Amino acid sequence: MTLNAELRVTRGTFSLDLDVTIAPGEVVALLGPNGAGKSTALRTLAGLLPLTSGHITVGESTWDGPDAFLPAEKRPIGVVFQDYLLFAHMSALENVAFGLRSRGTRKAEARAAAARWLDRVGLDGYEQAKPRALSGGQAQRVALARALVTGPSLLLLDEPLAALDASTRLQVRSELSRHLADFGGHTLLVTHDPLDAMVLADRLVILEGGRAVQSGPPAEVARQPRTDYVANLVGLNFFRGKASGTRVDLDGGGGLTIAEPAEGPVHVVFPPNAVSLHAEKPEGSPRNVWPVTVAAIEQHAHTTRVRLDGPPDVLADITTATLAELRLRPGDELWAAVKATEVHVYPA
Ligand SMILES: Nc1ncnc2c1ncn2[C@@H]1O[C@H](COP(=O)(O)OP(=O)(O)OP(=O)(O)O)[C@@H](O)[C@H]1O
Repeated sequence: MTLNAELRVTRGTFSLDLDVTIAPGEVVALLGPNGAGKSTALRTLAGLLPLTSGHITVGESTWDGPDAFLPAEKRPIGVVFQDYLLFAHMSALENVAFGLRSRGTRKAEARAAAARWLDRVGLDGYEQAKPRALSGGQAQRVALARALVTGPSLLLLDEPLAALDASTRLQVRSELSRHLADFGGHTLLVTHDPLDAMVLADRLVILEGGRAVQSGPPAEVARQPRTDYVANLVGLNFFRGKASGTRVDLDGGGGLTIAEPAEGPVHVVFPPNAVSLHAEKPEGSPRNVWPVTVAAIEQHAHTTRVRLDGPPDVLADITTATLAELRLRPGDELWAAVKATEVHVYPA
């Protein structure tokens, strides 16, 4: 039973036009900048916002379409919201049992199922705790148990880890990944955290301005970004240009030599650690060498990332040793070098 959706919605001047297919057991991440339309898409699937046109079908059943609209409470869905939206006056057990109770399950049965789910998410012993007594990670697990206890066909996760601090997030992310692997239904994850998307999803759909600009398995999207937003997300240097043999003239100015000949419009990518920086122009190697000016220096955990103005503008990751040797400061003029064999080119 595949979920098939053509989500077309107009909200004021904004329009969403997005096709989504999710196979059973598949986790699709909808990733995009603020205002791209991620929440709008999620709300249509949840039944909180009717489509202007298009449809949502799951197997034989139509949730939204020209002649049908299944309201939110009738849809077999589970939702985890960013801030979890747990009922403050209810215990963890009552929160999880709530979905079953409101679908008519008898009290004892609902509570037994809720207790099993709390146990599954590692919250055995917390049945009577009220949400305010739970940590962020625990509240997230209650929200997940509440979403899954009804055995939904579609699980919607709306920035499910955004409220957690970094270390809790790491742990909850790997727990969530295990629960998603066990879940046989369809999952849509909405996020603007690339790491959540890469770790949790089987497939990414990148949304910009209400349109899908790229989709595919995480590794493929990371290897071949098609927009600046995606390249930025995955931390690659990304250019558009026109190839002629082993030369690419970049749209933004400057040019690069590539190892494999290509023709016509291309995307060009290389990782920041493929860029070396030199105080003097390096001579005699078959490399791309061009003058750059240091725009900014950012310290990351194990490397230093240098933003350089070109053309072409480029990101370079350098070691602490190189940083010390070059004594970099914004405004410094240097030479950037990249081997032709490190430059990855694919048709635009
Ligand atoms: N009730 C509304 N009426 C009219 N326009 C709206 C309404 N809600 C949202 N929009 C517009 O729809 C567009 C998409 O918003 P949406 O919240 O879906 O984006 P998003 O990708 O979820 O962003 P964020 O990451 O900031 O949550 C925005 O331009 C927003 O201004």
